[in-house]
Amino acid sequence: MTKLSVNINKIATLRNSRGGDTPNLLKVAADVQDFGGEGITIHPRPDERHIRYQDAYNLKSIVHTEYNIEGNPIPKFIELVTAIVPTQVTLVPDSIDAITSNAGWDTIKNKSFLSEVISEFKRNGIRTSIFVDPVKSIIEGAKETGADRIELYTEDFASEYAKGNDEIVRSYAECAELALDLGIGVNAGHDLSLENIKFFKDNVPGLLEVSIGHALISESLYLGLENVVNMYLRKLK
Ligand SMILES: CC(=O)[C@@H](O)[C@H](O)COP(=O)(O)O
Ligand SMILES: NCC(=O)COP(=O)(O)O
Repeated sequence: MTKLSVNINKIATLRNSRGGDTPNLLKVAADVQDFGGEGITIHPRPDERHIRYQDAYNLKSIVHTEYNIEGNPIPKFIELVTAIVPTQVTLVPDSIDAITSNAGWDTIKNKSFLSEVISEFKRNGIRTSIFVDPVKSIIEGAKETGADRIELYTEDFASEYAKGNDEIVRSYAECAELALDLGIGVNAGHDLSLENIKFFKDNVPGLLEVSIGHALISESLYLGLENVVNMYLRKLK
């Protein structure tokens, strides 16, 4: 059974574009869970261009499923996460100006930094996950840091699969098998979608959780558009 954690960054992007409170982030988080979503993921960035740090606090009382906070563990982020105590923290090595996450950790080079940060989160009772590329030495390095889980960075999978290269899933499957052998849980995320999620899930063993945002919110727009256009037309008759 793979849990679906819905990333609501894009809802905050839309809200911030007008400066008001539409769409309401807390209502969306509550509705996602009412509709069966098994987790809420947010990725507050230092510039707060979508999720604001205050949103992360406000969501604490709304999220009754799994609350996953992703981000680069700069001091401000560590302080936020340890104050909130979500179910899981996912460490992502984003540069400050990244448009979106574009790389996994080098768990070998950053072993002592990651080990230190991870033990701090674990001391606070927070499950830890590290965002990684599907490279075996990196998975072994993740084990050395003490992380509970890895999150496989699936951008490459998504773009290759869209071109018809199904073989791309093999490196993800092999890394998931290795993680299972090492006793680390496996999550995945980035550019997963209705097009590719079933193939990925069917081919990657032991997948515990996927976090999906960009495609899921875009698909919700497309799949809801006809209904809403018709609702407006009925009001204008
Ligand atoms: C780690 C990851 O892949 C996602 O959290 C992604 O980075 C979403 O962030 P944005 O919504 O800012 O693109
Ligand atoms: N961890 C991945 C995530 O939360 C969502 O990524 P995306 O679906 O917005 O690419």
